Amino acid sequence: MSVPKSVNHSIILRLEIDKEIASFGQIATVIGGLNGDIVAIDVINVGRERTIRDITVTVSGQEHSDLIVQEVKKMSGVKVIHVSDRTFLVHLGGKIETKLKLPIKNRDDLSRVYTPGVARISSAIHEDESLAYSLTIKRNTVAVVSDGSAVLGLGNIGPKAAMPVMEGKAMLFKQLSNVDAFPICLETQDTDEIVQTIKAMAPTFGGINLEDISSPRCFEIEQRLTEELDIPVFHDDQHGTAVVILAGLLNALKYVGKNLRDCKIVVCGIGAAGIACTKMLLNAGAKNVIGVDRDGALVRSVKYESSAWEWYADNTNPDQEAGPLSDVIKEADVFIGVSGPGVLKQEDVKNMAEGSIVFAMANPTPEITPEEAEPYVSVMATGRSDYPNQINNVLCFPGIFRGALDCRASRITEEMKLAAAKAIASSVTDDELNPDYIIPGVFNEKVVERVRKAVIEAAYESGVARKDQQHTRKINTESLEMV
Ligand SMILES: NC(=O)c1ccc[n+]([C@@H]2O[C@H](COP(=O)([O-])OP(=O)(O)OC[C@H]3O[C@@H](n4cnc5c(N)ncnc54)[C@H](O)[C@@H]3O)[C@@H](O)[C@H]2O)c1
Ligand SMILES: O=C(O)C[C@H](O)C(=O)O
Ligand SMILES: [Mg+2]
Repeated sequence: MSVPKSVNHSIILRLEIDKEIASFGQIATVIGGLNGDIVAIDVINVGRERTIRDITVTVSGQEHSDLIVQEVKKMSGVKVIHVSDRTFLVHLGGKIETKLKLPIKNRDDLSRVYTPGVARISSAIHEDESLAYSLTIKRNTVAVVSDGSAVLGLGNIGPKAAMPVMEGKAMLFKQLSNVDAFPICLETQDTDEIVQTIKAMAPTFGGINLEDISSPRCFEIEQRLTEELDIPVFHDDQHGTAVVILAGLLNALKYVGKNLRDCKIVVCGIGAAGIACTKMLLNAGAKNVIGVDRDGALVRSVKYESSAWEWYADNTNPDQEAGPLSDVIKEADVFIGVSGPGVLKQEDVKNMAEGSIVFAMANPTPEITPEEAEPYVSVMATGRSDYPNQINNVLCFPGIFRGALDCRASRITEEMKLAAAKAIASSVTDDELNPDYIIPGVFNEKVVERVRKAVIEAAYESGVARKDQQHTRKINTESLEMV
């Protein structure tokens, strides 16, 4: 398995070079000697005695970056004007903005989009509320809501710090499936307040995507909102993740020639993602799933405070294997990590069964790096964009909401999720399937369309689609036109 150099950390060094004393060649030698990868050079200013250049360097992390800057600073005739991080640069001012669908050029336009014309539209919706779907942004708009309590694997970092992730999700919604999405981060972690707030803002939206809300609160929040709202509510970290894990696992098992029902599967991190993914694996036919959290494997003999863990202990681990991860991982066929960084050791991977599959999905730092696991596993996947086999809920949420919005589903059912998983898995053909390609890439054009179609079909079968089927077919082709 080939592992690309990390692309998420690259810096731009703005350097003033005294031409008499130093040359670009010398600088390149210093950076190259420290394993920095120069990927771009821009000349900013050329003077008689000095030049100013921007040198973009891919580095392996902060320490590597610091070392390169420190060594370049030591060079005589070279002044480091500033160092910028390209990832910070793309976040300046946020990543999304609103855009008008039509210009307001004159008073005539103004009187149509605003007072007095708009009043007739409001009155029409007042008389028939279903018109909100045709005369407002509702039909194509999803709220991406977080309380900042379980942001990636960074933990409870609060609503402001959660915003960049939610903005990123909104970008992906728009680019991949033409869904308009608003990032909304709430200054509360109280279950009742979150439910009330989302209910109060629901009239604006066609769907609610809950994101990075920690367990066990996420279960009650989602359940209450699903019962009380007539639009789909979907906790991405639970169901989006479960759908993509199942898709990837079906293909990985096909590659290693094993059957889901015969596999010993260890799930590490029994939170939002871990519980949902276990439920989906059991529904798909898995028999031997063992859940592990900080205190080791979940077993029936222990009384757990959380009802979700009580359910978990009652419905998994048929052989009641107990102890830490390093014990229960022995002879496991599959490891699914949705916990935190560095939890799985190389020794653990060595102790897995022949033809082992490791999905280390904690973000941004996985349970084990592909570099460490690669020599001992048959299939390795992470949640990140910079390694092969990205098992990330981004393969699910754009298509599943596109489908749900297009048929105006009132909720997202188990059948719709299973249909989405199969659609994602089937986007990799038998000819394409190999250990570096068990799951389609995020930019694979087939994925959103396949998921959307499968989800719509399943929505009609489960009786939750509210739009006339003929009409949905017509709208479907229109909704993706801008993608
Ligand atoms: N790749 C993806 O698409 C994807 C999707 C969802 C979540 N995730 C990742 O999965 C992780 C969990 O997300 P979540 O939303 O379920 O969070 P969560 O807070 O609901 O659950 C995390 C669980 O992991 C457990 N845990 C943490 N550190 C552990 C350790 N060292 N050993 C054992 N258990 C440990 C916690 O006790 C908790 O039960 C995060 O890193 C997140 O980035 C990835
Ligand atoms: O945001 C991601 O990359 C995936 C997932 O939603 C996570 O919380 O890690
Ligand atoms: Mg998330």
